[in-house]
Amino acid sequence: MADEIAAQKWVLMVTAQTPTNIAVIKYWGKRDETLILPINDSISVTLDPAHLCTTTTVSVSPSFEKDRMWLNGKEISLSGARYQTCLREIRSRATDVEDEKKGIKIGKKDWEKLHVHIASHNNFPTAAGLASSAAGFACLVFSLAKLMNVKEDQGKLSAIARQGSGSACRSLFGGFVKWKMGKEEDGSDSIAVQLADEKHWDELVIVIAVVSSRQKETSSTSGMLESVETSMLIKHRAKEVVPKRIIQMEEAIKDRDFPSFARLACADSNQFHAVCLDTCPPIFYMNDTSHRIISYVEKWNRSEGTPQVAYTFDAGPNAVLIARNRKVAAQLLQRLLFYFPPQSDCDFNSYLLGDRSILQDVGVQDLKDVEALPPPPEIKDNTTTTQKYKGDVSYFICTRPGRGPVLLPDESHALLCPETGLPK
Ligand SMILES: Nc1ncnc2c1ncn2[C@@H]1O[C@H](COP(=O)(O)OP(=O)(O)OP(=O)(O)O)[C@@H](O)[C@H]1O
Ligand SMILES: C[C@@](O)(CCOP(=O)(O)OP(=O)(O)O)CC(=O)O
Repeated sequence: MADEIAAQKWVLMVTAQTPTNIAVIKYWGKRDETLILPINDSISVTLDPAHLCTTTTVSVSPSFEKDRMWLNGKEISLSGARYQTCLREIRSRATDVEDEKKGIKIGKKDWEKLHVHIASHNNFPTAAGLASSAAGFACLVFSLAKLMNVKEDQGKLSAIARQGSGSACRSLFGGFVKWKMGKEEDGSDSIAVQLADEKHWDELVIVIAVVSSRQKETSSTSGMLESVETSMLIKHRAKEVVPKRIIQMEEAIKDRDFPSFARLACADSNQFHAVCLDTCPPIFYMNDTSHRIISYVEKWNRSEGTPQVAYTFDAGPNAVLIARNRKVAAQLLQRLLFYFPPQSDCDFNSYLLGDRSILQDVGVQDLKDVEALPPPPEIKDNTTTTQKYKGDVSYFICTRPGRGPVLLPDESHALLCPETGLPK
């Protein structure tokens, strides 16, 4: 059978789209570096793939001589252990595939000999703290599993994606997702589960302030390893703090209790960054702009008497702000645009990406409208804090909780040419 197949020239391919996610209870620290097993549970919100997503095409052909991958148009090496593990784990679960229309028949055993070509594209900056590795590995595993007719459920697939990048396991589901740390040594119970789908709490609006899209100095992988090795605080966090927060956060999500959700998310982000500071040498992911955004949100929340907006920061300076509803999101953007107006030569159309329809609610159409924004009422009496920081935010993205991975059956979405299996 394998020889028969080797003489053929067809290309079979699958394209999928997978969202990124933002943790509201953070994963930071591993108990097993190779299997990527965490020291605590974590909870995330999946972001709408309409605005932030990875698209991956995987293809197989008897004419391919080796496994190859192109990321954002450039060929990258697949020799890294994380890529190898994902490929191996999916291949070992491959089953028979038949495409009657194309006259293709691949037996379970053939997959060991066949090579794949992979092309992937992130519609947002890679390695800039916008969780590209999460969407990327989730999409790789999801699309390969579809191509190879893997029959495992989404939870089992999440345990494979986890071995590409820990946070990737949470991108296998939409809505609100928990990554259970698990107890088993082989990691089989360290999987993601959906807590609620994206429709459960669809009032939420998410605004991301992209503070810097440069690649960061300390990767999450090495940062969390250093924290585990040197921080005392991380032990207390994993053992005493997170388990309680996980229960409270699940409750807050179930009840759509925004004040509790916001308090927990902000406290957890702050504690994660405190762990980074408690690491030797200390790791600084946030910068002055990040700190300013925290202060503005804290001040506003306090003046309202109850939280309107939650903030959370991953391993980078970008702020992810979760507003309780669209009205609040518009007020939030008014404030953000007031403090962080774009550079005078900036094209205003590229200063807010994602769901730009919110600008109507904000009452802002162009740079002139931004300049005319009044100071937020909570700072009226304090002239020293009305300073503006032009250009300190690169751009904003407006999005919302979104769905999990989907197949894109229309071949026009494919990133590989259906005849050659090479990038289009
Ligand atoms: N679409 C993709 N497909 C496969 N792998 C990807 C994809 N996008 C990113 N990666 C992998 O993830 C790496 C970037 O991960 P890294 O953790 O440094 O950044 P990040 O995920 O953007 O930020 P963070 O995880 O801190 O939020 C890339 O070098 C690449 O190996
Ligand atoms: C701060 C975080 O975003 C850390 C993400 O770390 P990664 O999943 O990127 O790390 P590896 O497992 O080593 O690939 C918090 C989170 O997403 O929970």
